[in-house]
Amino acid sequence: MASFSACSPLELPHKLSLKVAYQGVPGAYSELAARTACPGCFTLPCRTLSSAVLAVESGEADRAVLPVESTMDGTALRNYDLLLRHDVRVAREITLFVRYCLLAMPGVHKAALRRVMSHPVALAHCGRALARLGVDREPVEDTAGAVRLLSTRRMFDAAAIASARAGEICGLDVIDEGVQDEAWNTTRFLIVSRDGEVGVARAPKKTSMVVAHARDDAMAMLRRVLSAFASRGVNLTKLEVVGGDGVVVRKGRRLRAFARVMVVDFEGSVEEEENVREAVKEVEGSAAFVRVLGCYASDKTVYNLE
Ligand SMILES: O=C(O)C(=O)C[C@]1(C(=O)O)C=C[C@@H](O)C=C1
Repeated sequence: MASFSACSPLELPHKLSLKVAYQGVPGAYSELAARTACPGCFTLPCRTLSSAVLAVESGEADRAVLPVESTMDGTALRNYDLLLRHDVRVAREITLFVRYCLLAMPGVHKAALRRVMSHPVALAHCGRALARLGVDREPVEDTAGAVRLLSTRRMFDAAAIASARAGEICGLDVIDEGVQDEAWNTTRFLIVSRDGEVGVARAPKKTSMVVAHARDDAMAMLRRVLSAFASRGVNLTKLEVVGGDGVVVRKGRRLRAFARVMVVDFEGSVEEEENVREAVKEVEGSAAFVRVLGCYASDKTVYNLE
C-alpha cells in the first residue's frame, strides 16, 4: 500500500552541485520531481526529454528525470524508448500526486476563456473539465511552459493547466484546482544517471527491465516471463506489454527495431540476489532482446507537493 508524504524519506546526502536535467521550465512537474528526489540539487531545464537524457550521457548533468507512467494513461512508451536508445541507468523512482490547477492572468474569469494550453498529457488528464469550459486545447511542450507563454504574451483569453508552483513563479492566478478527471492522479518518474543508483543503502531494492519480442510471440513470452519469476518467488510490481510499429533499442553501436516490448519491474536486485539473477537469465535465454534498465531503491511513497 502506498504511503502519502510531503517530504522524502529516501533523501540522499547529495552534494549541493548535483545537476538534474528535466524537460520544461521551472514549475514543471518533472522539475518538482527532481527537487523532491534530489533535495538541494541544481535543476537544468531542457527543451526536450531527449536533450535531458543526452545531457546525462555527455556529462553535462548528473541525472535526468523521465515521466514513465501515470495512473490515468499507463506506461509512456515514448520515454522508455529514450532509456533504450541511450546509455543511462535508472538510479531512483519517485511518484508525485498530480493535482492540476487552471491558471490565468490576474483578473481573468472562466467565462473569458477561449483556449487552454498545456502539455498534451495534462490536457488529456483534464478532458472533462475542458469539455465543460468549451475551450480549444493547445498542446505545448510542458505544463510550466504554457504558464510562461501565457504570462509573457499577456493572453487574457487563455488559461494554462499546470502546478500551483508554476503559476506562482509567473504571477498567475489559480482560477480552479484539482481539474483532473480522476481525483487520484499520480505520475511515476525515473531518475537516471550514467552509473545507476548511488548512495541509498538500506531501502529494499527493485529492478526495471525491458524484454523485446516478435509481434506473434506475445502470449508465449508472457508465460515464460511469469514462470521465470514465479518459480523463484520473485514478485513483479509491473508488467505491461507496450509497442506498436517498432520500438528501437540500442545494442552496442547498432539500433534494432522490435514490434513489441514488455516493461517488467520486480522486487529485488539483479546485482545482489542469486534467484533474481537466475530469473533474468532464463528470460534472456528466450527473448529477442533484454535490457536491465537499473536496480534501485523501491519507493512506494506518493509525494504530495501542493
Ligand atoms: O509538463 C510537465 O510539467 C511534465 O513534467 C511532463 C508530464 C508528463 O510528461 O507526463 C509530467 C507529469 C504530468 O502528468 C504532466 C506532464
